[in-house]
Amino acid sequence: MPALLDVGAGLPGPMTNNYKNLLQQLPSCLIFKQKNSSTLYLSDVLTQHLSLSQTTFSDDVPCPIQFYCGRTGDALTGDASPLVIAEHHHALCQQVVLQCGARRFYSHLQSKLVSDNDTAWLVIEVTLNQPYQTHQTLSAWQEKLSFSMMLSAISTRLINARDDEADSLIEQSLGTFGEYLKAQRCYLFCFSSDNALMDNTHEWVAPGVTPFKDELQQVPVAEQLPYFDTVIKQDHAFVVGDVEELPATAALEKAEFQREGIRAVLCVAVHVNDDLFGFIGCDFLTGPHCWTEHEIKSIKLIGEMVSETLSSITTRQSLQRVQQELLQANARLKVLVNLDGLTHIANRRHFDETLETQWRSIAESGLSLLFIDVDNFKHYNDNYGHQAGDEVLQAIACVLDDVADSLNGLAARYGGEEFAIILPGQQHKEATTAASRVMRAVSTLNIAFASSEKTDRVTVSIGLADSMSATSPQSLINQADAALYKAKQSGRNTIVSFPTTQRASNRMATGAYR
Ligand SMILES: Nc1nc2c(ncn2[C@@H]2O[C@H](COP(=O)(O)OP(=O)(O)OP(=O)(O)O)[C@@H](O)[C@H]2O)c(=O)[nH]1
Repeated sequence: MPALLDVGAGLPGPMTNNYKNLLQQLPSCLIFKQKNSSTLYLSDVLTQHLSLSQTTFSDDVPCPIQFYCGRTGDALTGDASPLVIAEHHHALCQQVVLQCGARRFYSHLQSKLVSDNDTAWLVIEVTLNQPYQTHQTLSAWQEKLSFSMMLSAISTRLINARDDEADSLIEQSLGTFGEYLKAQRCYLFCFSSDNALMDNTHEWVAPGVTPFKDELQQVPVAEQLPYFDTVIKQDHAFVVGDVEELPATAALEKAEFQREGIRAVLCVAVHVNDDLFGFIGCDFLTGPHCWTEHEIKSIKLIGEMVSETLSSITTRQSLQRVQQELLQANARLKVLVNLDGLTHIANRRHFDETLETQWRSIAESGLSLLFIDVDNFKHYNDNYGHQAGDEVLQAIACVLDDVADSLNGLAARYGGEEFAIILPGQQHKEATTAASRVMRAVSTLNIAFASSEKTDRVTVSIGLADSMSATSPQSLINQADAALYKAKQSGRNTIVSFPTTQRASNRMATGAYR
């Protein structure tokens, strides 16, 4: 209820007559009366709207206003009269047809009881909507109702459309609309991003009518339908009641419409996110058709609904795309965070995490660790330069990675010229075999090292430990490192396992071997 009715209710007890005058002068369409009185007053605004010459009505001068049910057309008299309902229930809220003389209006009535201390006033506010055509029949009214229901059904369908069902829902909506209009074809076209081509994306045809969707793809619209192209892009609506009467400038359109058997056509532009998306249209094949304002408005409404659906799908899809890209970027970052920048195998961080995890999950079934260190690498750098040293580290990392991969293990750069391989599920014997493979693979690299202590090739030393002798990841590392130290001491280019005797001490000691 508009606030104006509350204005009177809040006044501090003016004289009844003043109160009546106030209601009469309020800038609203009001019918009001004192409760239980038969005298009826109209506000000045309503009196003017209804072209009446007086504002007060009583048994002697009856009010010329009559009310009818908007749905059935029945006169609302006796107990069904809105005035009686308002008098008895005080809160009327009703849609009616209001008749005054020869004029009829769809109207909304809403009532309220207000009081000026002495007197209770029943005030009905009348909202006069569009004029009710006297020639309008009940079936026309019902038709309007069924159209509104159809629109709301289509809108509900489209609003709730999931991406994967949007296409079929748009086609169903075109069908519902086509059947309502008794048209033979209803469709949606979309323009390419440069608006040069058009595709028939959705189509509904009445039974027995030839569909053209498959054929009407990638149509160069400006070339093939120049008149249509100009009109739809400039006026956003193309309305042809009879194709036979198209102007000479539309000869290409006329030929095309005749080819498709179209006699009358209506198309309106569809915009998505303010950009011209395409157009929605429908055809009559059976004969000319005089398009009504109502039909043009209706198809525009359907176009807007379709456009809302498409726009929310586009937004959703671009959000999903961004999300996907973010996930991929995150995944790439995650990989990068775990990789050593020079050798592109796992870095120390990833090594530590993996060893912890593997230790927890499969220490019982065996876990071996190899520490691999390039021999006399300082010397190599000094002789061949740091860049060449880098390349050696990369080549060695590559072979370590291959060996680890083949054994479901992980090769990592532990630091500087030191590498490590975690071998899950590998007992001591298998780990020794793996270490030998590493030695062979490095020697196969055949990297010249003229001033090497032992050979003239780059070699590595390997220290090996396994979970049988270690009590924690750190003790496993210490043991592998200790074994590597021993290998270096033994003259390099060799494999040393953490000693059996100490391994036999069975996880009790945390083997500081150095
Ligand atoms: N080119 C290059 N050299 C590195 C890199 N990281 C560490 N080094 C070098 O590796 C060398 C390691 O030297 P040391 O720890 O003395 O060991 P080593 O000379 O290999 O001798 P042993 O390990 O006892 O056989 C140092 O000269 C470091 O500068 C790297 O990323 N690139």
